[in-house]
Amino acid sequence: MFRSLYHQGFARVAACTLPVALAEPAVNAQRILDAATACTEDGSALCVFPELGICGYTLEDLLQQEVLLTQTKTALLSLVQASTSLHSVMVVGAPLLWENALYNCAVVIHSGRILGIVPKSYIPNYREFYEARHFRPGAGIRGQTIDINGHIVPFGVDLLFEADDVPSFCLSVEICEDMWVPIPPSTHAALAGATIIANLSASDITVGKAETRNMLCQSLSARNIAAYLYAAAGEGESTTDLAWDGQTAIFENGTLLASSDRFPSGTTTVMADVDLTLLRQERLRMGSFADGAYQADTTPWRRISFTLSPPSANLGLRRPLSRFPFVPSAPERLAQDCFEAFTIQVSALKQRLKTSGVKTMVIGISGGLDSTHALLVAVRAADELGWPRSAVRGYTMPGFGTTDKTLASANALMVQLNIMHETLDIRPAAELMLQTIRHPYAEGQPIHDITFENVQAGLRTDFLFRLANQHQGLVIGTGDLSELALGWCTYGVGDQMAHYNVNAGLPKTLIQHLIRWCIASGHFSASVGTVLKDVLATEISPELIPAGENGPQSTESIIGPYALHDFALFYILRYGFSPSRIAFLAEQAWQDTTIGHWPPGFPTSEYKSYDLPTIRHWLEIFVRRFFATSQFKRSAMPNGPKVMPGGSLSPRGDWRAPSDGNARLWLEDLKHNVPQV
Ligand SMILES: Nc1ncnc2c1ncn2[C@@H]1O[C@H](COP(=O)(O)OP(=O)(O)OC[C@H]2O[C@@H]([n+]3cccc(C(=O)O)c3)[C@H](O)[C@@H]2O)[C@@H](O)[C@H]1O
Ligand SMILES: Nc1ncnc2c1ncn2[C@@H]1O[C@H](COP(=O)(O)OP(=O)(O)OP(=O)(O)O)[C@@H](O)[C@H]1O
Ligand SMILES: NC(=O)CC[C@H](N)C(=O)O
Repeated sequence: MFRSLYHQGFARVAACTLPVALAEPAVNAQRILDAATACTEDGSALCVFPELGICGYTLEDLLQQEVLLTQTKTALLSLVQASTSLHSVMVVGAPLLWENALYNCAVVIHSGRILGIVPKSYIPNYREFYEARHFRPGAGIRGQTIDINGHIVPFGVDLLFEADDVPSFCLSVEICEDMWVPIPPSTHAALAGATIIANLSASDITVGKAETRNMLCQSLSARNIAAYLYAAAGEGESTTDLAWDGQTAIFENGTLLASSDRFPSGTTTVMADVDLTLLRQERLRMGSFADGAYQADTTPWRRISFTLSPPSANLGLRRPLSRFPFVPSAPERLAQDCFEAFTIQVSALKQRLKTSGVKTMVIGISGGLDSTHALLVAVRAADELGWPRSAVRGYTMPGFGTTDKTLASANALMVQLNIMHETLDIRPAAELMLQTIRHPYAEGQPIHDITFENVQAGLRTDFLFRLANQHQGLVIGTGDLSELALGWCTYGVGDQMAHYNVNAGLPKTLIQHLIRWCIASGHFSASVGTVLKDVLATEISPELIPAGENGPQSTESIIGPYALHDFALFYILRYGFSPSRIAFLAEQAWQDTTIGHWPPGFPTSEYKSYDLPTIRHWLEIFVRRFFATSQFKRSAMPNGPKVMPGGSLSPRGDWRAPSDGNARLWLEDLKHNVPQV
């Protein structure tokens, strides 16, 4: 069950376009059945077909021919009968008579039963469209039924189709023009609970129109916090005066999950696993979504319940899934994100520098990633404010674990950036403190415990704050979002504290890309770029204890890979996913180095895969640290800007949680819901 996408709160859905045989309902019904069967075999719970797909959209006055309407119903019923063996819901377009008029309808079929029929609300009758000649608008039809050869079926625009065995699977349907109006029916349906919206379309293609359709689908999926499936008619529709491109796409909450080539020949299906848990979480977070529901149309909805019985096998996961949720892998997107992140940091710092009346910035430079990046931000802020570079005061403070390599990088960086720089050896002060508190290290014992580490981190901070007093400056913090998530910093008198922390909103996995972007940005000289490349090549280490036989203290060998921690952080912070679900996603994303994309510039030597036991192990550590032991460090964190949409950990900027919480529920979830092997 763990590896079943349905068990994990996803639903596989499909949008199909296929060649239509004009005015041949039996042929079309068979083609639709074949496509739906293939989708079912692929594990799909829903297949959406084009508008009027059972007979063709471009029939004009043939739509009013008795024989066509009769044969349409017959074909529809044969499809219903044949659907008995399919677990997938089919949504099929058909012209149907109700009372005294014809309606352009979507027929929702499941396992031998028509669940309901939704008429098109808005009938286009402008430019190339003449639908009002044949159809009446369905808008306002609620609470009605329709007789389909003796079967009495719910009929109206007030229908929601809910699977009683797949949480949050709630389908609503609209038809083509319905999405082009200011307030589409799907908006009301989403406010009433629909999470999946199907659009059956027949939209002639003209130059540039495909982008407009994408924009409409994407924005509807974002506004409605829903999945939006679009299936348009293509091959076989009459080209008397128009052409057809068979566009199909699936969007979820503003993101494109899948789309097909346009102008296809033959049956074309796009399939994606929509994340129902994500949609539910996103709606509950954005309270304004629910507020919209209170103000919406109060007319009651009819909720048609059915049992989907989806497959429970391991069907993989078909949706874009990044190894690094904070780092896009498309080069242009990554460059844009880096530009924005850096600009946010610089502009936030400039504002604080302008209003606090200080004259300098004071920063501890270790030769590691975080302080290097914070220094680049500080230098850029100084440049933009017209301050001399000497207003940036960098101090490198070697301690017991500092290596020659990082010390050299720190000095080279400060020299090349032409800032005021100095080396302050903290060892005498650290030894004095260890001696004063009677730490065994002072008596010659090789005890490198937390006290030993924090004495150094604390003294560095102490020096920086006093230097800031002395030079009318602000201490620029360097600790990143991932360290805050893990509580991987020394509290109070330590690197947890600063006057202003420019890095607090930056996940560790993004920082290397930001530094690469800075090298390429033209803001800094080529010689600075050379040092930055050295910094990028250095393993992440706090360097608080002396290097052993195997080299300097390695952060990731102690607390785990930041790649996995940032993966967990993103999904916990942004969507509140359970640890077991995060383990499922992490396995999908990280099980094989050859699957999916790696961000540009990420060294191939660092390509890694993680199996489930490894993921589980580090996730347990993350969960324990995040929920139980580190919130008190975040509750008292200094000011600094939120940078990522994924979230910030400032108790004022975003995440609020008790400092005396515990991790029990999350650990239990991991224990019970993730297999041991
Ligand atoms: N809920 C709570 N509310 C208030 N106070 C609480 C608390 N829980 C513990 N405490 C207190 O806080 C203490 C623990 O916090 P703290 O003093 O910070 O110490 P601690 O978190 O134990 O140690 C800091 C860790 O961060 C690592 N570090 C430090 C500096 C830089 C880097 C880096 O690579 O970036 C890493 C370092 O290697 C060490 O493992 C406890 O001993 C206790 O006194
Ligand atoms: N040798 C040092 N000299 C000056 N400042 C230091 C030194 N070591 C640590 N610091 C300060 O303490 C902060 C935390 O140290 P830490 O080693 O975690 O960070 P880092 O080296 O900048 O980056 P990373 O966490 O990626 O190694 C640094 O960012 C820096 O401001
Ligand atoms: N069939 C329709 O409702 C088509 C109308 C819609 N405005 C389009 O051009 O796609």
